Amino acid sequence: MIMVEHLTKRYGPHTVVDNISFHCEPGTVTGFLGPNGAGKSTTMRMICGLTPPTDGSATVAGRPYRQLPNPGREIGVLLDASAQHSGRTGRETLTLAATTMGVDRSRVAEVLDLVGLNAVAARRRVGAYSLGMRQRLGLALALLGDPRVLILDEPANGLDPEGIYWMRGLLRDFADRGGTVLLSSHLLREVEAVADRLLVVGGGRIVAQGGRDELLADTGTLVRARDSLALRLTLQRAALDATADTNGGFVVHADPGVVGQAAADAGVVLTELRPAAGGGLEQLFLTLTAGATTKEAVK
Ligand SMILES: Nc1ncnc2c1ncn2[C@@H]1O[C@H](COP(=O)(O)OP(=O)(O)OP(=O)(O)O)[C@@H](O)[C@H]1O
Repeated sequence: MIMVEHLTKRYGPHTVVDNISFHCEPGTVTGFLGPNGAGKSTTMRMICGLTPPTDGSATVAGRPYRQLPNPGREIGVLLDASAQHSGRTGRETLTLAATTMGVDRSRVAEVLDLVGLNAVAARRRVGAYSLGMRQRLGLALALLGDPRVLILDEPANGLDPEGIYWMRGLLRDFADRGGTVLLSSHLLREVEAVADRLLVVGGGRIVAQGGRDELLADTGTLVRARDSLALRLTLQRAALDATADTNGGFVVHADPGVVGQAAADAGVVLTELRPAAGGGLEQLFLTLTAGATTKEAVK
């Protein structure tokens, strides 16, 4: 279980994570999405005790990461696959970590097998690994202590399609056995395939969170008009909650019939009126995160 309450990070005058709260429950995979610079890595680093928060708190298994007696046994972390010592072999890297964590050495062979690094790969120095192999090793390290929680920042980076498919199965299986997964990724199709909950951030704030199916089903109505300003005023007058997209349109939290009626009553000519969910997660992502930077214009 991961609990994040009012987590905030400021660097000088810049608030890069702004009062974020969410929970990740056992048995679920939460996909953490947002454009570059939205604050995903900073949030994950704060959960893992690597960056001190300016405000708020994050706990894993009921405690802040730094207060966990043996963190690797509770939470597996993969934040940067390139962070490993390049002069050690894969097996040495894992054996050293097993010793530090007090994990039986037999677990090293188990996790190597689990992540698909064979005996030849395990004997090679990490410096000679491809990015995909580093990701597999990073995942092996995260799984080494048999934790109940995984926090993974872009774990699919560098994996080939077969590797991505394999990782999807591994994470799904981990969650189905009662584990908790928080994973950030730019690969929206992958997130859509594996995550049962979504957490979308933009500009350091949460712009949407909830069940994947519920979020994809309830994305409102996309509406455009020749006169975008007139449409904006119409939506405001009708007290319809709307978010601007990047092309002068709006996503409105109401049925198309309600939006169309409001426009007709005001004599506004529409050029597009449709449910916003048609484009799946990609459309939802673009709509929500574009809105994060422009929604002030609508309010
Ligand atoms: N140590 C730091 N000092 C100052 N600013 C920082 C620091 N670390 C991160 N930032 C800023 O915080 C913001 C959020 O960065 P973060 O890496 O958390 O975003 P992200 O959502 O993970 O992006 P990406 O998808 O590109 O990895 C960025 O504007 C970044 O420049």
